[in-house]
Amino acid sequence: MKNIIRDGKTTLRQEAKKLTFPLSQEERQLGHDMMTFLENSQDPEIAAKYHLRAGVGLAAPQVNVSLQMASVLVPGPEDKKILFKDTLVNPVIISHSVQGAALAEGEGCLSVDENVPGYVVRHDRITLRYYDLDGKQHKIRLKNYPAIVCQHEIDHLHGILFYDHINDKQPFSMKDEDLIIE
Ligand SMILES: CNC(=O)c1cccc(C)c1Nc1nc(N2CCN(c3ccccc3Cl)CC2)nc(N2CSC[C@H]2C(=O)NC)n1
Ligand code: NI
Repeated sequence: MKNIIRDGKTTLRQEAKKLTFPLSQEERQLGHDMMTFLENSQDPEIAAKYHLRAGVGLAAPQVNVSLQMASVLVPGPEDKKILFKDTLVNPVIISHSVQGAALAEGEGCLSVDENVPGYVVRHDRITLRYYDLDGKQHKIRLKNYPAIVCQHEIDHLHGILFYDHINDKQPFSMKDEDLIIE
C-alpha cells in the first residue's frame, strides 16, 4: 500500500515535474498503484482491514513523488456506476465556467488529517486536457462532483491544498450565482 505523506512535508508544496512519454515502467506502475489504492480505500472490508481512509482522488505528490500524475475514481450515486475513472498525466484545465461550485460538506484530503470547515469554491464545469498512462491525449468536459475532484487533484500537482481556497474570515461565503453541490 502506498504511504501517504501528510501536510507539512515539502513535497506537498512543490510544483511537480511534467512527465515525458513513453512513461517508464516505474511511472506506469505508480499510476496503477494509486488507482488500486483508491479502489481499496472505497471497499469497506479492505479499507477496514488496512485502516485506509476513503478517497476518490490521489496525486503522486501525496505519495512523495513530485510528478504531474493523479488518479481519480469517482463512483456513481448507486455505487454500481462509475462517474469518472482515469489516471491523469500532465493535466491542464483549458477552459472553465464562470460559475463556481463548492461541496456542501466542504472538502477532505488524505494528506490533511484535521478537518478544515468551509466552502472550497472551484469552477463548476471544466474542459480538461490530459494524457493517460499509454500517452493517449484526452480532452473531456466535466461538471459538479467529478470536476471538483479533478481540480482538487490538479491543485496537488502545483503545491496547492484545498484549505488554501477557504476564506478564513468567512469560510462559508460564496457568490449568489455559485452552486452548492450536495
Ligand atoms: C470536510 N468534509 C468532508 O470531507 C465531507 C463530509 C461529507 C461529505 C463530503 C462529500 C465531504 N467532502 C469530501 N468527501 C470525500 N469523500 C466522500 C466519501 N467517499 C467515500 C467514503 C466511503 C466509501 C467510498 C467513498 Cl467514495 C470518499 C470521498 N472526498 C472529498 N474530497 C475533496 S476533492 C477530493 C476528495 C477526496 O478524495 N478526499 C479524500 N471531499
Ligand atoms: Ni487531497
